[in-house]
Amino acid sequence: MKYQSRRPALLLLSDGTIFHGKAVGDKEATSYGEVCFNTGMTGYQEIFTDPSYFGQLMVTANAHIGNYGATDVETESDKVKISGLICRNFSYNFSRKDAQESLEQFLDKSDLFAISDVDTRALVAHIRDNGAMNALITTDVENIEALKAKLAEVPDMNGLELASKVSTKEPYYFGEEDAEVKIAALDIGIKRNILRNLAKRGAYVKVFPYDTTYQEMKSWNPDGYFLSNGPGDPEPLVNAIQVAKDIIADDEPLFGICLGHQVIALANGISTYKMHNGHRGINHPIKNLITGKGEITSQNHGFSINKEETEAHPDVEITHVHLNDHSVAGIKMKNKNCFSVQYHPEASPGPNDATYLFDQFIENIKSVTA
Ligand SMILES: NC(=O)CC[C@H](N)C(=O)O
Repeated sequence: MKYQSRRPALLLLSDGTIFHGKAVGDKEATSYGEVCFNTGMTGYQEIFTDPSYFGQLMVTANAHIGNYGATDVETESDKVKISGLICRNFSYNFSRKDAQESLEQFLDKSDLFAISDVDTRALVAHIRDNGAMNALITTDVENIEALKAKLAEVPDMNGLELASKVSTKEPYYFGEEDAEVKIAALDIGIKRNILRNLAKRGAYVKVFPYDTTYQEMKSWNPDGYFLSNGPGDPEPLVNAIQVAKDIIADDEPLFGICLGHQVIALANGISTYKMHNGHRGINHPIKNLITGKGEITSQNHGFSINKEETEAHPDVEITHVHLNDHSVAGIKMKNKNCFSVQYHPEASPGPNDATYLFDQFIENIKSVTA
């Protein structure tokens, strides 16, 4: 365990608001990104390594971060993907039998800059009321005007293509080769627990880089296709949208999660928009309109699909709605083997109410292959 730094740090929001805190450890650093908050009480390691958060500064609403340490099994990708962490109390000590290291040691491996001792209750309320915006965190606390100039250069999340930054460079396989079904997954920021969930249900998955064409994926002869979650704005994902169009045109079984769901909507001509504030937490209520049942779900998104356009679409049906703001949470295509959800059925972290969607995908595939 290192000592707790007293080095002052600050968070500067693009609307000019400043929150003061302290640097975690003894780093001197500056990090930028869109600021967002996650309300989950647990699962910080999974959140920090989720590729969907690439380029974002994460505010943890939970007042204590780090107290159960870190393990190498609770990761959703190869390294930390957030661009910085803002928290209230950073725990340098940890208490859990299975933990292998402190959160500070884990974050250091990805050279992640974190600040603590921030009034995160006031900060979360500020972001909630004023909406998503860019921000920076820094130990360089003297020259605010220079910081504002630096912050003005940070690109807006709206229109930003980020999938290429987190996608695998080479195809890879997941699961047992002699599995019952073969699924081709387009990696636009995939979380490991999605692969675990597919493999657990008897699937052998080949994960393809973000710029792979449908023809290249098809040449592997898969039984079904998957479009992953991921960071950034879905609209610039020209190749992924084309892949979705081609899969749909061939009526191959298709399932999309989060960014993949948005790509499927765009492939159907339904537009997406940047939300005032995203949904990020592990207790978001959803209603399944087919069964009438409620689900408590894990969510992490800042964009959403246009509800009016979805309702008016002749080939698309809304299957799930978010009960807090009635935004679209799931769709299916009426005469195609294609469905998607805006939330995270794989959880990690979060509740498992929605894992039936993976069963549904495997059943959809088997209904064709049987
Ligand atoms: N988890 C995700 O796939 C997020 C999708 C997209 N980047 C958004 O913020 O809406």
